[in-house]
Amino acid sequence: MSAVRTLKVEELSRRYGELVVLDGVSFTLHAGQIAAVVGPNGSGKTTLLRCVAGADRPDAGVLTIDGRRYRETDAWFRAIAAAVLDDIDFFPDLSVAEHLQVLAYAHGGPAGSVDEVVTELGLAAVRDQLPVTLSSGQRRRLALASGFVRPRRLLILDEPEQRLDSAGREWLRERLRQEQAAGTAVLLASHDRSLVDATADTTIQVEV
Ligand SMILES: Nc1ncnc2c1ncn2[C@@H]1O[C@H](COP(=O)(O)OP(=O)(O)OP(=O)(O)O)[C@@H](O)[C@H]1O
Repeated sequence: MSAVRTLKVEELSRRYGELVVLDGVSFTLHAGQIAAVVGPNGSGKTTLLRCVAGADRPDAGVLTIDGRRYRETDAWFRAIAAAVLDDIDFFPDLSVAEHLQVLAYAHGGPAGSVDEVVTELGLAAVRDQLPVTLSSGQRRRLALASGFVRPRRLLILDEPEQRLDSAGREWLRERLRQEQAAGTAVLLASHDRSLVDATADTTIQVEV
């Protein structure tokens, strides 16, 4: 898996009909840095993350990784990028552990990563349960776990603090610091000022 040195977003714009959501957003994110997208509800944080993840197409602008343009379907991009957006679906008939095993296997994650992540995210007690039987916080933890069982050089997290209890938020801070130390480039959107202050190297402000 090649290292990501630089994600570059240049003059990115996205509109929905008459509504201009993003208007010429530019930033650079280097390996080992965390950039936090901040702004009020409806200001375009999710839209920005979806564009960077390739899940949405900007109307204008250039997105490159180490100088190379990419699409969500590019194998090299899929091999390095892990995104946990807010619309994650689970396989309804797979247990927590089975869901993570499928993802880890499909993305070439290291053997044993599932057990580690299940424990780290406090999901051990529900590892054999189906998603429908999980609490909303446990579902959120499973969504986050989905991002952490795969190899990644670029990690995109949409409001990862959502529905986490205080222990979960503490875990998240520590996990983000570990991602930084491992040289992962992290782009996250957050409403949690203390998380942003504690972890982000840069902030990207978006406005309604
Ligand atoms: N598919 C879509 N079609 C039309 N409008 C959309 C679509 N997706 C998002 N929008 C609009 O774009 C704007 C930005 O939405 P977005 O979800 O990016 O905001 P956000 O900053 O993530 O908000 P929040 O803090 O509430 O999660 C909103 O006004 C939203 O209604």
